[in-house]
Amino acid sequence: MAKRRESFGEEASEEDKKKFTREGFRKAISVFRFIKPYRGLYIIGFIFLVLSTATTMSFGLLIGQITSVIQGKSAFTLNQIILFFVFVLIAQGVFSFCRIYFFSQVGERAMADVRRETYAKIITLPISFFEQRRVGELTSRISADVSQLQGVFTLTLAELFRQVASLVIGTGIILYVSWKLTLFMLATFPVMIVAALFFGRFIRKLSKQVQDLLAQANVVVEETLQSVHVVKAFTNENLEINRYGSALQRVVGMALRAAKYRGIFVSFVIFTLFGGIIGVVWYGGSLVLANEMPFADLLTFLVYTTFIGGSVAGMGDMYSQLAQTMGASERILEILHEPSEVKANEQLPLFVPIQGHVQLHDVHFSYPSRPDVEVLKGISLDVAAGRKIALVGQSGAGKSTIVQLLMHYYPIGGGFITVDDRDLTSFNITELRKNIAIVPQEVMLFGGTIMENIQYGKPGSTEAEVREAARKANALQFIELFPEGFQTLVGERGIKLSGGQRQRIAIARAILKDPAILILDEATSSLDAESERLVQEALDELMQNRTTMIIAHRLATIRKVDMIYVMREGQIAESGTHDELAAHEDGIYANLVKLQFEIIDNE
Ligand SMILES: Nc1ncnc2c1ncn2[C@@H]1O[C@H](COP(=O)(O)OP(=O)(O)OP(=O)(O)O)[C@@H](O)[C@H]1O
Repeated sequence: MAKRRESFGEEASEEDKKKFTREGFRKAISVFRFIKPYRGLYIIGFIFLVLSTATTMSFGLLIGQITSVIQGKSAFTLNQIILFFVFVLIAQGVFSFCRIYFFSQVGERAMADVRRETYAKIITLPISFFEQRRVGELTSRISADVSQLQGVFTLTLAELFRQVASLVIGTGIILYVSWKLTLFMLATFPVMIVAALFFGRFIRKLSKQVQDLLAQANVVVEETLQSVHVVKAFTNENLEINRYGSALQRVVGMALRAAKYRGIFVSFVIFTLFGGIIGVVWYGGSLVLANEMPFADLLTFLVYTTFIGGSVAGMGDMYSQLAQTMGASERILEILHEPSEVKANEQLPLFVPIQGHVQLHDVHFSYPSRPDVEVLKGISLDVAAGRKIALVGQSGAGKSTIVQLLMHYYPIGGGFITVDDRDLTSFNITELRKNIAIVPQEVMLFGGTIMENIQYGKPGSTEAEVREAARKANALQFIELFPEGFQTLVGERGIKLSGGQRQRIAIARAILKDPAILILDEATSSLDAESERLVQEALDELMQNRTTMIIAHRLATIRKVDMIYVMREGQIAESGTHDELAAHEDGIYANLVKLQFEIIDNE
């Protein structure tokens, strides 16, 4: 099976490669749509770019003029020319400042938009997407890859225009000054262009590999920091340091390889460039000596040749930078093109309260990541509105899977699920999930205050509502014991709550949400008797008048439910009330009950 999965992954990456070569550049360019909202600012920046390029370009002409003045061949005085030069320099400074300022505005804002949109996309993708990716890899998309784009949005793009302008205007001027010398100079160009195309493609491939390796290295940091307790409990700090170290080593190795080729490329360009200039000086010098060209023109020509040479070299470097960015933008676009399950910023559907009549009809299911293993093999359940049922059975039997399907985290393989006689697929996902609350096994609290954590159940609820929910959840007593009460910080930088306390926060969240359907995923670890009593009381309060599905691990808590379904290997093996099932000699449930009481007796 593992083999099959491997080949699955390989197929996917082959497919990706094909897509990249076919659509490559067009796709990367489509990232520029993020600049569209700021085109006004961009145009202003562009005007300053044109102005600053024009002023820079005039330097060559001015130097020619100064030489003419020195040689006594001009109508202007030296002071006049120098004063004008200073004025042009000041103007150039102002234009450059404005160019950078306006382009940065566009770049920074567009970048924030890309980050926002990528995050909004990721968070609205279906659960199955997250099973195929690692968290570190996704955060790396939002941080490292987007940062790569920044260069292109701001300076690189502007630079590219500037270089092209220098190239075109410079060539125009030198052609005007001396076409013979220009043709001589242009002889070196084709070599550089062919080399640029060849190297660019190669460097792009390497840069993409560097980014991938960096994402892999980030995964190590993410995962270990998230489970730092486990790392420390196993005293595996050194192991993780080495794991991260070797991941970084691979990044450095690949980055240096890419740098080597970039270095070769740049030095090759510089070599041909200066080689060309020496050639021009030689040929131009002989033209001046033969009186075919004034000396001032040769100087002007040389200044523009350096401009042109500089812009060609700059363009080569930029080409490889753009190529680097293509790798990053391809990966971001790949995520942006994934179909979401919920639309971000969508007008939320009107909250349609449901009754909570849940039915499963012969439901079959395999997880998308393991399509060859059928986890549910024909499950049928009928839970009338307001009824309470429990799912029991050994670990891995498929209890949680049923809940995941009811939440519509995954599409169902066969059969169908209805809620209030409506097919689950006909519900808007937000509408459906608004009617369901889960009190999970492991309660996850966000870094924030207790107030915010409870409000998560119903964003925008008032303080009084939160307080009331906390009271019903038996959480008020312990919250009020904290000096800062509801404003106490929990999570990473706040206090740690005990298991029972966290469960009561989760119950308060669910009370605030006030759902028609409630799912209780019972914690496997047992609480002390007092906490247990408080949690149970809170749950009893919460369960009133709601359809409730309990994933039960401790049978003592489900005696009062209307129906117990005993699951085995993806099927329902027995169903009935506690008394019915317990009376069934040799039944699975009866055995489970016996087993649990034996354990309790032994304790
Ligand atoms: N996201 C997933 N991707 C692939 N397989 C999964 C996934 N989640 C669960 N499974 C598999 O599906 C089967 C049923 O799992 P499920 O979590 O529904 O069992 P359970 O009865 O809730 O177990 P437990 O009591 O231990 O929570 C298991 O074999 C498990 O390995």
